[in-house]
Amino acid sequence: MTEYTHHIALVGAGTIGLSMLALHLRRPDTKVTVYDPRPDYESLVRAQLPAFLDSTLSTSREVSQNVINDLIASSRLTLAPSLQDAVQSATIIQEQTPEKLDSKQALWKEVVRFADREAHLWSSSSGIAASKQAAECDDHVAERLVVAHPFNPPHLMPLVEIVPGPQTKPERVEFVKTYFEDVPGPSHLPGSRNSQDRVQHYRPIILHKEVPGFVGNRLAFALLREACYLVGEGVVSARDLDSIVTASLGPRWAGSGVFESYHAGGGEGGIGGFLDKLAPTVKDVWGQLGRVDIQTGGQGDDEKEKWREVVVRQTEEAYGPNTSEETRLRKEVMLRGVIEMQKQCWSA
Ligand SMILES: NC(=O)C1=CN([C@@H]2O[C@H](COP(=O)(O)OP(=O)(O)OC[C@H]3O[C@@H](n4cnc5c(N)ncnc54)[C@H](O)[C@@H]3O)[C@@H](O)[C@H]2O)C=CC1
Ligand SMILES: O=C(O)[C@@H](O)C(=O)[C@H](O)[C@@H](O)CO
Repeated sequence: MTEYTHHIALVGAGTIGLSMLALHLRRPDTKVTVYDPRPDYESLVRAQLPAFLDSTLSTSREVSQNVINDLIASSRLTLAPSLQDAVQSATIIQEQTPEKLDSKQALWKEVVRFADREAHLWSSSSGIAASKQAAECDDHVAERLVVAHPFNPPHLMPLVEIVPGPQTKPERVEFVKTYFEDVPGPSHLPGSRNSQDRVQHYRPIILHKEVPGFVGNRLAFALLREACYLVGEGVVSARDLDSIVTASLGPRWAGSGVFESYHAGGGEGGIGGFLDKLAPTVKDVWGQLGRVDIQTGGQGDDEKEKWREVVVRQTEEAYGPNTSEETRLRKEVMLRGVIEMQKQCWSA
């Protein structure tokens, strides 16, 4: 029987859980047990996991099922019938359950009834602090619990926001950072210089404070709020706003982030020069940024079509009722290419 360095229990096999499963299976020193209360989760894993696994694995249905069967036969992958079975011998427990505080609190209380007292506890939450999730557990749980927030899809996206709570032990934080740094990237990426991807793929970043939404989502949601305002006000259509992003900020931010971009934009004066030169315009814009209410979908004047109705209608007109699997796969190929290009620049 192969001995593995890590045994991860993945709790929740939905959008993030399945992608995380493919991520962890890239580490040859790691075995994974999955649990989800959905009665059909095994068929979900068998149907969807092959598409997330590295492209070295053929995705023909028969081969895909053989790959899954081999993973199960070799005990690298186990589909557990209960939470207890999933966590009881795990060294790391990672949850990807619904983004609800009460359900995550209840989950951790249940997990620690069966799990090893020294197991690492990771949450994939988009914005619920580890300290809040552990609030109904004892200090020994709070010391082990840390948020490792991925961006979708985690089997591709390099960022992992590591957000410790005030009680999380530093060694637990260092462990999760090193773990993700050592996860290989997907092989055979379009445009990659070689089929074995040796450049570090994942970029875990440790935050120093717990804030709702952490950093990535706060930035994304600030942009989303202004985008909803502009479309709701009729300034621009949803499709054209998306084109403005993909024709400017998207390519720019793939190579240089917010501050590096404006540092370059400031010329000889750098970011300071930029802030000085652009202060009047930035002040004017900042003073007029839109405020839309996510709960009511309105923005003041109830006579007008509410911003939410405009955004949903125009987005569906542009892209259909939801994202098809064909579109998801096409976008994934583009995303892989962008990430591979980034890595070639990093490693240059
Ligand atoms: N969808 C996204 O783009 C991202 C989501 N996240 C976070 O990941 C977490 C999961 O999100 P998704 O995968 O999108 O949700 P999802 O709804 O696709 O999957 C959640 C899964 O959890 C299962 N579940 C429900 N209660 C459970 C329990 N008590 N024990 C075990 N499994 C249970 C459900 O059956 C479902 O399969 C959330 O905290 C979310 O904020 C993080 C980054 C991106
Ligand atoms: O954008 C992402 O992939 C992540 O930052 C998220 O957390 C999700 O968008 C989340 O906000 C929605 O589930």
